[in-house]
Amino acid sequence: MRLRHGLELMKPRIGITIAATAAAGYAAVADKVEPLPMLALILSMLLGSGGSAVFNHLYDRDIDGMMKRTRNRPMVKGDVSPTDALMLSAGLTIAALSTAVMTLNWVVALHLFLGIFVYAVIYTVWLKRRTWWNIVFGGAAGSFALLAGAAVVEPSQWLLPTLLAVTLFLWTPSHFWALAILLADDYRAARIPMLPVVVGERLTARLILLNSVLLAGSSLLPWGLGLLGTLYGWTATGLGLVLIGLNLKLVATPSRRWAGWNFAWSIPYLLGLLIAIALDRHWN
Ligand code: HEM
Ligand SMILES: CC(C)=CCC/C(C)=C/CC/C(C)=C/COP(=O)(O)OP(=O)(O)O
Repeated sequence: MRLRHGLELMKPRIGITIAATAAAGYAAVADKVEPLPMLALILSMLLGSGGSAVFNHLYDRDIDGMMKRTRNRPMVKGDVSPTDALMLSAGLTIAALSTAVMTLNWVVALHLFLGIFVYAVIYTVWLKRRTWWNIVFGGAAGSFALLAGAAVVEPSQWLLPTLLAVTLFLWTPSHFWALAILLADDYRAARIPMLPVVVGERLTARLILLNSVLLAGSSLLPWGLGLLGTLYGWTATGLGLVLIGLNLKLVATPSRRWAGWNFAWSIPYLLGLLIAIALDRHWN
């Protein structure tokens, strides 16, 4: 197996975002962020996210071959054998969990395991091909990443990480359903029941809007309850207003163009929120 294929199978950009989510969870609860635990956390998340992503490529190689966006992936083209992919996935997962247990603690490892399990088994194996609820439950993977980070220290209170985990949970439908509008033909061809395939683009756009109102509302709770300050509060408000504005545009014109803008905004939206959490707690 070539290095470039192995890296592609690990979905590194998503791994980096998962690691950033965990880092924000740690920063949210720690009085002082220590560099070594932070590095260990980031490493375990990159390995764990990579391990589950390799498994996703392996399991989905049949349907990936039916979709334009994914038909050139290494597992579809036979660049990597299923046995090699399985070994890579298992190796990365074992390395991730051992790193978390040996350098951090077993509560971090447990949350990391649950995140991996949600993506690899609950989403990929059980739900993706069966129901449009697939990505709603799949979103729990992001929540577990945040909770894994919060478990690095023994937090004095769990309310803040719990609220942030809810926000992560609500982020996924707004992130993915917009993209699903753009990719509806692909998903239809592979018979995957993503929301726009099942209920059409118009209703999907409305459900994205409804979800984003809940998402933006949940993101403001830590500020409203005094757990985070004004830097976070104003950032979350601004990011949420842009998201809802783009959603409204999509409801008015459910075109591929606006679906693209909605998806594109979901990534800086999340990263902005995560950076604001860390700055709010540690930048005086
Ligand atoms: C079940 C839930 C999710 C689904 C179905 C989903 C689906 C997708 C898809 C199809 C893409 C496009 C990838 C491509 O262009 O090949 C994407 C991009 C992305 N996703 Fe998600 N996603 C989910 C959850 C998450 C989570 C939890 C995170 C991290 C916290 C995340 C982070 C990203 C990032 C950073 C990108 C852009 C980078 C890239 O294109 O690879 N996603 N997502
Ligand atoms: C805590 C922890 C380690 C969590 C890891 C979870 C993880 C990597 C979540 C990402 C979810 C994701 C990118 C789904 C992509 O859907 P898809 O696989 O259907 O997209 P595709 O069509 O591009 O393959």
